[in-house]
Amino acid sequence: MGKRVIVIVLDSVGIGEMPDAAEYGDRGSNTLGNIAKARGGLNLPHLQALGLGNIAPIQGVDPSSAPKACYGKMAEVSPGKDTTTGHWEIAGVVLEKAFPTFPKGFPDAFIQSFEEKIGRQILGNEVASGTEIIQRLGEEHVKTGRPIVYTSADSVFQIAAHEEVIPLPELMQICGIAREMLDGDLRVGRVIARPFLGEPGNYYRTTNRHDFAIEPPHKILLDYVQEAGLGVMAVGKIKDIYYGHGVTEFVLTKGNQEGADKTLTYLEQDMPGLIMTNLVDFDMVYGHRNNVEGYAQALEEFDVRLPEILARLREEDLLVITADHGCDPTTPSTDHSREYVPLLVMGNTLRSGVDLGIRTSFADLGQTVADYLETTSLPHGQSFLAEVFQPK
Ligand SMILES: O=P(O)(O)O[C@H]1O[C@H](CO)[C@@H](O)[C@H]1O
Ligand SMILES: [Mn+2]
Ligand SMILES: [Mn+2]
Repeated sequence: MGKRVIVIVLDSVGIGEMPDAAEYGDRGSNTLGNIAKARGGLNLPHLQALGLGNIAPIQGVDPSSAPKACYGKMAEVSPGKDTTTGHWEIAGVVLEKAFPTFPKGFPDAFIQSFEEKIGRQILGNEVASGTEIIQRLGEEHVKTGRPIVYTSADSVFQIAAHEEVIPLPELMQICGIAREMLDGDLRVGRVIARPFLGEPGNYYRTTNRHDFAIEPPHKILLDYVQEAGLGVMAVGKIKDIYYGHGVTEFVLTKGNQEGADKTLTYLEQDMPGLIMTNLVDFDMVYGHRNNVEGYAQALEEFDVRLPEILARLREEDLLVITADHGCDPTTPSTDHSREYVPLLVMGNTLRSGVDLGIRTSFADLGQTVADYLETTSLPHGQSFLAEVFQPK
C-alpha cells in the first residue's frame, strides 16, 4: 500500500491568542490553556505523550521529555476565525478579505427579497446564540410559521425552524435559496439549516443541521491529491467545508465518537491518499455554549480514542492532529477566538520530538501533505516535511 496522511481537525481546539487577537476582541483567549486552568488540569495522557504539553503550557499536560510526535503551533494568515477560513487555509487557500459578518443583521433589502423568494416572512435577523434564540422566538415561530434567521461573529446565515412547522425538505430548500442569494456580492461563508423540535420552554436542536458552504476560489490540496490518483476520504463536515472538492468518499457523522469510529474504518481500508476528519462537538456542543466541563470531557474522551487510531497507523502513514480556530468557553463570548492551533505530526517512520516552532500559516500543513504525497504544490505554505522525515 502507498502513503497515507490522516488529518484530524479538532474543531475549535485553539492553543492561545494570536498576536492580532485584540483586533478580533479575543485578547487572552486560549481554548486549551484556559479550559485546563478552569478545570484545575486536563487528563490527556496520550496527547501528552505525543507532545501536546510541549507546544504551550497546559495545566495537567506536562511537556514530555521524549514526545512521540513532532510538535508546534500554526498561525492563521487569512483574516477571520471561522471554520471555512481555517480549513481552507490548511488546504492552501489564503483569503485576502475576510468573509463578511453582519453584527446588525442582514440588510433590509436582502431580507425582503429573501422573504419574497421563500414565500414566508422571517423572525429575528440579529446576532444570537442558536440555543437561546429558539427558546425566545420558538413559540412565535410555531404560531406564525416564520423561520428564525440569525447570525453570529462568524460569516453565517443561520435558519432555525421547528421540524413539525417547516418540514426538513422545505428548510433545506429555503437554505438553498439563501445560499444562491448569498453567493454573489455578499459572499457569506455559510448558510446553516438549524432544525429543532420540542415544546415552548423546551425547544432542542436536532442532529439534522446542514451546512451550505461556498466554493473555494481555486484548487485545493484535496483536488491535487485526487488528481495524483489518490483517495480522499472525508469524515464529518469536511466534504461540506470544501464544497466536495477532491472528495472520493465521505461520511457525515453525528458527533465526535462517530467521527473517531469512521476514521478507524477508513484507516482499516487500503486506500492510499488522504483521510481528513473534522470533530465538531468541541466547537458546536461545548465551545459555543461556554460549557467548560463538557469541553474538557470531550477532550479527554478524544484522548481515550487516540490509542486505537495510533494502533492502526501503518508504516507509511503520517498522522496530523490540529484545529481550525479557537472557541474559548471560559470567556464571556460564545463565539470563536483568533488563536494559534496545535500541530502534532507523527508516523512510524518519521522523526519524533522535533520542535516545528510557530508556523506562519496553516497552509504549511497542507504544503507538507502535498509534499509527502507528491502532488502538485499549493500556492501557499512552506513544507516542513524535511524536518519530520527520516533518516536523521
Ligand atoms: O449559536 P449557534 O447556533 O450554535 O451558532 C454557532 O454555530 C455557528 C457555526 O458553527 C457559529 O457561527 C455560531 O453562530
Ligand atoms: Mn470550526
Ligand atoms: Mn463554530
